[in-house]
Amino acid sequence: MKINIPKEVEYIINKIEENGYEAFIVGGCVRDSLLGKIPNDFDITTNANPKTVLEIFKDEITIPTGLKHGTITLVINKNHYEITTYRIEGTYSDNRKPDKVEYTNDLIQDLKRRDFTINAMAYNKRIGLVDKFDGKKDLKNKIIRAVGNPDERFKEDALRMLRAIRFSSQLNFNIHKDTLNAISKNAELINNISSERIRDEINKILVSNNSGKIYLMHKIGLLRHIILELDEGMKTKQNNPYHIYNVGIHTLKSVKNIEPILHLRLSMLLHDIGKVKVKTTDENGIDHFYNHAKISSEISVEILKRLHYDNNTIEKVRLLTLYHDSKIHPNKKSIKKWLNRIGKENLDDLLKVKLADNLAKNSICHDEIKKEIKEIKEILKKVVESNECFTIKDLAISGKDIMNLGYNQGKEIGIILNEMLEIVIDNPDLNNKDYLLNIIKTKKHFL
Ligand SMILES: Nc1ccn([C@@H]2O[C@H](COP(=O)(O)OP(=O)(O)OP(=O)(O)O)[C@@H](O)[C@H]2O)c(=O)n1
Repeated sequence: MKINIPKEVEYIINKIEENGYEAFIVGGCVRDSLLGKIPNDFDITTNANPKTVLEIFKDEITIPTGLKHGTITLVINKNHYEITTYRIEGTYSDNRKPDKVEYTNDLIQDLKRRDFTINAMAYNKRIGLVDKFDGKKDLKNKIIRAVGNPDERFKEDALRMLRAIRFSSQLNFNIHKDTLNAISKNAELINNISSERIRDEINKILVSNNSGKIYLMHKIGLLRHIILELDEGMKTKQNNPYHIYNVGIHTLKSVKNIEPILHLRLSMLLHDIGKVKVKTTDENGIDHFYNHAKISSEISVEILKRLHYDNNTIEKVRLLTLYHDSKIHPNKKSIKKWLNRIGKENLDDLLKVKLADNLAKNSICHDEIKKEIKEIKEILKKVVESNECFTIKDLAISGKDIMNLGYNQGKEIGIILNEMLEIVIDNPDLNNKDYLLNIIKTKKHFL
């Protein structure tokens, strides 16, 4: 078994070995190489302690990134390599980080404290693959299995429970029964983990090819500790002509229906999250979800803030969830109004959201929605190419022109500009300065 190691990594390993120590590539890069993928980065593990590593590479750029945890970052040609001393980690009283780190001279001890067998392999050219925990076999059988006792691994770092789901969705692997049971048992420990770390794992699951694994999170009781609102939605039935799935299945199908861009996938994940709050059932047993888009949008913002998403993502998701169920008519006037309201980029996204949503409903409406969206896109293209006016800044008059007519600066100017925009959207030929100023002059009620 031979793994291709980049020249710079080979240089690092050789140099450590020349100084009388061991060094291996370890973790994700070994896993990815064995899967035939190009690793994101190469981590190196060694029995040389951090001070020795600094000494060995005294002529290179080094950053004592995690000196306390035994990690030195070495910079070669602007590439960063983490070199970590073999560790045995002490007790974990907070389910996040070890209380203290002890170094060891034994590679196997270091591999033993890692999360999953597929992440607990090391390799160098001289020794070959070190695979004490059958990681290669699990890779072949597509299994995520904790190293040793899963309970202990999750108590050490509760994020590993979410990592198990993440690897299972990225690699399309199954999680071993004992590992899955241990996640069920320890699910609430995820509350000890920071929102940022949770968010980063959720993102990776969402943009993977198997985002449906979020249903597994619901089944094993992990989701309720992360997004309770979504967990409740997963159980919400919807008996009406448009839906053949409950909210959870519909939601996850809609996520799959949209391209793997984070804000789009988040929007699908959260677009119906308000349904559980607004559901009413009529005398015929038909479920209605009045105004659910507005509530979904509000709840989405709360969730995303809680998980410390950036403002840009939050705003996009707010808009897309808010309008996911609104009507866009396939005519110029409606499309221009939408362009004015949310802009071209968001409108493009909204059309994707509407398609993904509808294709996750009863198939009776699929052809109709595809046809309508196609029509809207064609009209949208024409409107944009024709340079027709659809925002206030495209108007032939400005706020200043209106002030010159004697109006005071303030809210009123905005109201007048919007009224003029309505007129011009209905009839583009009227976007003429004299004509619009004339209308304003004759509309005395503005004053
Ligand atoms: N909670 C964690 C995080 C990491 N690791 C170990 O540290 C290695 C590196 O972790 P990380 O860089 O987070 O993940 P990768 O496995 O490299 O995967 P990816 O780069 O795809 O995130 C892992 O392979 C694993 O051996 C661990 O045991 N427990």
